Amino acid sequence: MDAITQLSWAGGPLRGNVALPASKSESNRALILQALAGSGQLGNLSDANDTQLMQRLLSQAAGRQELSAEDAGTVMRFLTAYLAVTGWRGRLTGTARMLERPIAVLVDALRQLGAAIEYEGQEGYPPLRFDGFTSRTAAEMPALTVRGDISSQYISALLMVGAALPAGLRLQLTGHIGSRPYINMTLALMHHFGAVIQEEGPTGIVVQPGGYQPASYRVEADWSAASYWYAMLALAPAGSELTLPGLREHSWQGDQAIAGMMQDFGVKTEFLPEGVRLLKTLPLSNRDLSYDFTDCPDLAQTVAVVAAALGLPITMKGLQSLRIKETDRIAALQVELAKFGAALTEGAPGAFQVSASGFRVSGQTVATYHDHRMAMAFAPLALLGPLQIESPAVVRKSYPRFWDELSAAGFQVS
Ligand SMILES: O=C(O)C1=C[C@@H](OP(=O)(O)O)[C@@H](O)[C@H](O)C1
Ligand SMILES: C=C(OP(=O)(O)O)C(=O)O
Repeated sequence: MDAITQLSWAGGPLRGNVALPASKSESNRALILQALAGSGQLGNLSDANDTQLMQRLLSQAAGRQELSAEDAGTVMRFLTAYLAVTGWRGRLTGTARMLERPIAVLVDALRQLGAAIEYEGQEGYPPLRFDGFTSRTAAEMPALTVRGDISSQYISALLMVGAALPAGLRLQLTGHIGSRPYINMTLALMHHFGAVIQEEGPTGIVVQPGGYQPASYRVEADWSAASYWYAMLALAPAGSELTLPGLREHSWQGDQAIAGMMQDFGVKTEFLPEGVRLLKTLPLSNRDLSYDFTDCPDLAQTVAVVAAALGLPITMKGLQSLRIKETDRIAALQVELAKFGAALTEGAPGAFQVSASGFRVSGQTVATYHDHRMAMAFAPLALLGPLQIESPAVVRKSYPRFWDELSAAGFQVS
């Protein structure tokens, strides 16, 4: 695909059936657990590059001394723990951006468990050099205190390998825990693969030793990917309606929170046996809308763009982790929203306001900063006017067929 995609909408209601990718978060956990269990039957694995990459690296690791996690946070963090406890020797690196995403909390914890890991470049950041594993506490359960306020991926990574350690693992989480639903998803999948876990209050987790049993699991469709279709319905004309197969009412994905948030923006969710139906209704008005993204950071860009486009002033909290994702997502949103006449500004510390006066879509070009979610969060604006998206291929990280699905839904994509 070209370096720029032109997007437009001919008018009329948006209707149809949309194919979503499978959840990359569930897929990448299931792949690690399957590798630790020795076998298993996984259905509906994601076609996202993050998942295809995880699958490839797990199968290649034994014979290689150099692996790249590219730009995939879950691959970098989950594989670091997996490679460490399986005694791998070699180098794990990633894209230029991955070398700016911190990993010290995880490396410190793995070192305490007996992993020999060194930083090759900047202290606290990939690339990492692995040199085997010598369990320090074979008889007594190791107990680690781990910060929960930087990335939940460190905690998920430790929990998953915890059950494979000779004496299990006890974690005490500190700080204001972010992305908690992702930790719960990890625990749910570990349980599904036979792990025995006890939660001790909101911050203590004990993983018993004993490893995993082979299990089959069918991955749910991806709620984060669904968020872009919610955004489209919020901006689409009256009479619009979409069906998204493969989403479950009882989901392990915290990004299901999009259903509640988008109700405020005029999108009603109906759960069907085969997925969800989204119906266009009227957005709320005259209300101080405030949303906390601590538990669902990947929804922040979607919601910021829709609120700005609808001219609904909102407050956004819990955005701290956005600074260390595929790009600094707060800075990226500020620059790109400004192109449309909207602003994202920090009022009180940690509370950002979205405001828009005279929001207009008129052929602007959106830069995407190597971030799939910048491309997908701004694409729904095509319902309001023509626009262009730079480096559209970024979507391959989580939703490779995104542009094809837009095209099938009636957008002009060229
Ligand atoms: O565990 C996971 O699958 C993820 C956890 C979240 O990251 P943080 O825990 O770093 O917020 C999320 O942003 C990411 O897309 C996927
Ligand atoms: C933050 C994301 O992914 P990761 O941290 O796994 O790279 C994302 O998909 O939005």
